[in-house]
Amino acid sequence: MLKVGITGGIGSGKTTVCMIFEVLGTPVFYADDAARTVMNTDNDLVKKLIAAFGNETYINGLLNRKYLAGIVFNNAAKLAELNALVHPAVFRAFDKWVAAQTRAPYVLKEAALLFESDSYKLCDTSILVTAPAELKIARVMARDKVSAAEVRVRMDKQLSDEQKSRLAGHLLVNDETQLLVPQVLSLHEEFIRLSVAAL
Ligand SMILES: CC(C)(COP(=O)(O)OP(=O)(O)OC[C@H]1O[C@@H](n2cnc3c(N)ncnc32)[C@H](O)[C@@H]1O)[C@@H](O)C(=O)NCCC(=O)NCCS
Ligand SMILES: Nc1ncnc2c1ncn2[C@@H]1O[C@H](COP(=O)(O)OP(=O)(O)OP(=O)(O)O)[C@@H](O)[C@H]1O
Repeated sequence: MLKVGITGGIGSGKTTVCMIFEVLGTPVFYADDAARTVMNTDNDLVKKLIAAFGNETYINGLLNRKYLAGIVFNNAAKLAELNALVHPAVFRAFDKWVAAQTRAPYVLKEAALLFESDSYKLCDTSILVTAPAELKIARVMARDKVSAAEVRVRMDKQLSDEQKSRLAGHLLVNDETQLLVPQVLSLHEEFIRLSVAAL
């Protein structure tokens, strides 16, 4: 089973691109969603998060996202501590998910931190979705109703497109000057070719 990582900075359009791959029948694992799930259901992880960040981390048994974001996106050490707790649980969830994907020629792992968390090393190749920083900021401001400063705080916690492009196997330009579908179709064909060659 060919495993393809897909990443890009906040607002680059990873989720949008993955929706096109899903129309083509490709199973997609969304790491952000998996992180949300394990942080609300993995009891061992819940205990560790409360021990690390305090009882306010959960309200009525649900993750207090705003509270946790306020801590970790303003403190590198706290962000590293959160990642060290959450990422292994997301890796385990991905392994379990992949084992259940028996029919697809390849699968996608959508992860904002594919390179930062080193999980690209567990994939056969990767796609980096790129867009100019200002466009990414404008997109997230419109989508999440947040300020440019709030987007930049998160953007600054991620590797730059330039750093990621050195590690990525494929680039997908999502700057609204190039159509997405032709780029996705070309990658889709490439991954099917790679998976058939591996038979
Ligand atoms: C801190 C949390 C609770 C804030 O939740 P919130 O709903 O405000 O943001 P959300 O999860 O939707 O993230 C929005 C964007 O922030 C960025 N982001 C999220 N986590 C991180 C991180 N650990 N480091 C850098 N950027 C991050 C991503 O671009 C993400 O798409 C949440 O981001 C979280 O649990 N992060 C740790 C888990 C993680 O690393 N998730 C990414 C898996 S690849
Ligand atoms: N090519 C495009 N044209 C117009 N809008 C776009 C395009 N690509 C993405 N968007 C919009 O920009 C916003 C961010 O896109 P998306 O959510 O796919 O990015 P993301 O990389 O998954 O972001 P995050 O890291 O925050 O999850 C969304 O509202 C999406 O609809």
